[in-house]
Amino acid sequence: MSNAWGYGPTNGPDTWMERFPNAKGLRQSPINIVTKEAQFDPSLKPLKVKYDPYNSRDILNNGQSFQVDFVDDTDSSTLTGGPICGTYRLNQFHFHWGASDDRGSEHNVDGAQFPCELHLVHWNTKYSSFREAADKDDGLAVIGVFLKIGAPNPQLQKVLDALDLVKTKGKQTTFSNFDAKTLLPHSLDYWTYEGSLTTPPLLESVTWIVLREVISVSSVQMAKFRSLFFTGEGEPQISMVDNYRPPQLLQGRQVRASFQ
Ligand SMILES: NS(=O)(=O)N=C1NCCCN1
Ligand SMILES: [Zn+2]
Repeated sequence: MSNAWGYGPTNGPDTWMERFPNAKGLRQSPINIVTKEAQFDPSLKPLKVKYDPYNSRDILNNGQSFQVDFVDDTDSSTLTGGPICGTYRLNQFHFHWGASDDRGSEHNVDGAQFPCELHLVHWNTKYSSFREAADKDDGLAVIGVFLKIGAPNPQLQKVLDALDLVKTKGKQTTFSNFDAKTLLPHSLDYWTYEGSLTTPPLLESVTWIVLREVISVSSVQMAKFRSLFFTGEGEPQISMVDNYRPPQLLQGRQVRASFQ
């Protein structure tokens, strides 16, 4: 479908407001996190992440990124504590990245971009499913983790090794027994603010939890991300790169820090 949203010159982030009015909303994501303006909030609880590798199911090229999907019909992979109330279940994780190491993350920190950003997407179990939660003010919680060029990341490599089987849009393959917790940094210190999905329909339903500590990725590993295609098998190949939305206006929102 040629008029699908994407990241190209004719369907990219600057065009999304034409079909997705949320794009002009007052709690849009991502944002630039100005660290000196993020106030420490002593009432913020530590994040509690409990992921069961048994829940990982498959890996899919969805034409905008690739995602690892989790079985979320029980509370075996959950996020609690932090800025959220109640229990949120892990639904999937995915990434955003650039065509070169100077760009690719969605959130910025003091104006700086990282080459890649991991998003772990969770939904509030006060609702019956991800789909029902997705348009509620308190429906979703996404953990954002920045990837910084450095040593090869052996845990990430397990995910990258599967990409050869999902090169083109719509390709999917089994991806079992993966512990998503191994992608998290040692420290779970975070910034948090109320925002939105960063992809259409840009629903304003996300409590963002952006970790301060980065995880490493090597330049060779970044090349593996860039070996994917936005397009489907048999179509003219368009490399899957620069699949990030730029920072949006803060519109008076407060960014809080879990650390001093
Ligand atoms: N980049 S994001 O805000 O996580 N956007 C998402 N859109 C579809 C469902 C999962 N997440
Ligand atoms: Zn994302």
